[in-house]
Amino acid sequence: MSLTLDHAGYLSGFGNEFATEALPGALPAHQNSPQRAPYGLYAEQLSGTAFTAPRAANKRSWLYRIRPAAMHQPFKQIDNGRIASSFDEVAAPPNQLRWDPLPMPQVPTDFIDGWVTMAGNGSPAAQSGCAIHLYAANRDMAYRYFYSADGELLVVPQQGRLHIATEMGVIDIEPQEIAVIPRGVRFQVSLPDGEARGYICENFGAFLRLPDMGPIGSNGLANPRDFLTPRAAYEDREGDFELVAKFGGNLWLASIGHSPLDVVAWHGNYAPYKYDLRHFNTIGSISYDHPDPSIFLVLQAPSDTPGVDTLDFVIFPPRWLAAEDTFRPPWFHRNVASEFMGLIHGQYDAKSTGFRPGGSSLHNCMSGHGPDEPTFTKASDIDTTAPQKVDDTMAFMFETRDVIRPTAYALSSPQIQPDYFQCWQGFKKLFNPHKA
Ligand SMILES: O=C(O)Cc1cc(O)ccc1O
Ligand SMILES: [Fe+2]
Repeated sequence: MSLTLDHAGYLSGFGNEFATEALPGALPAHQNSPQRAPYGLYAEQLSGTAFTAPRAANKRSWLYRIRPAAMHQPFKQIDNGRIASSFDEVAAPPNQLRWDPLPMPQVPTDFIDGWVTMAGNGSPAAQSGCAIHLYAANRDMAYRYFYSADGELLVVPQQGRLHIATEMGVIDIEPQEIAVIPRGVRFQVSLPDGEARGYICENFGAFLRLPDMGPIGSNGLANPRDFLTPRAAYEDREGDFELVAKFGGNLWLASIGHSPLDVVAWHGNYAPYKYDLRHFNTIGSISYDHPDPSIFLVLQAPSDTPGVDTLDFVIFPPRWLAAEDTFRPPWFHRNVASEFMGLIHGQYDAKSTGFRPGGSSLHNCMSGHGPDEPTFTKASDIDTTAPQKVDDTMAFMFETRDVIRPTAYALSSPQIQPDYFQCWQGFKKLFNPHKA
């Protein structure tokens, strides 16, 4: 693992009060809204929480921009494509579900055209729950800009880098890194590798935050300084552009005569950020038994019930396993929470075959799952005291309090694996009442 102190282009820290300017003196000193802002910029506040939210939860930034965000033509509703925001079209089955990766598009498709909603719960109106989308794209959003008023976007690339130019600066990510773009922040995605594929969790609820760590102590898991927020960067560009908004579950389009990425300076704590999952400080048992996967929690969106999140973002990174008399892969389980998993890289240690990078699986509330038969047999026979490196792997889970309801599209998708249940059919009856 390499650590760098110099994050060119980024500011380090989770949820800090940042201050950044692309031109010297563009940020007004000691005040937010002077009569005239420097350089003829317009001052504008972007609030992510209620004005009166307690200080620890309060999120807002002040943006100093070439034109106010209000300056665009009226929005008109456009086709939602494969984006869904209502999760009651079909009954959610309790079956274990798994999908192959989404194929790359055959026609020119930009980052927004390339979204397909697989599942979700809650709604933007309820300000709770999430939508789980996949994306597959092969074209830059050259003349289009986008924002979601419905939720913050947790972007998890699986293939291909993303160049995300946002109002508040530029984020470059590659597979095994993630980006979080807050509600309302406008952005444009281009594809340095020509095509890209991955997962998006659109969080309608409380903002993702770093979890409390209890007895783990003050260090570990995702360390705050590894979260990077872009420095201010702006484009001063006029032309015939489109601003696409996701608002109330629908897509809306407005003509705009300039780039909305025209913020020359900003300060505040409401801003996009990125994180390299390879920096996660993975913690596990050094005595016996496989702990609950809550030790793999990167970010959580808390609910109103203490200790119960509406959404958890969990990863299964490379790690060393050494334990006495222990079944080391994920155990068989049923869970009150619901689990949507994706694979970014390599192989997942609970599945010998069938869960491919770019693929997805869904194990809903109380649906039995766990290792497939070959994984169980291998792990039951192995010498568990010899340290084993689970290497070359990066899986993740969007885990939610409410049932994750697949969309009609997901259930009839050509990528669904109808025989997924078979991976739990081959277990031999090992029970012998005469031998403990
Ligand atoms: O279902 C899964 O593979 C994810 C998972 C992993 C683990 O180690 C324990 C519980 C759990 O849900
Ligand atoms: Fe699970």
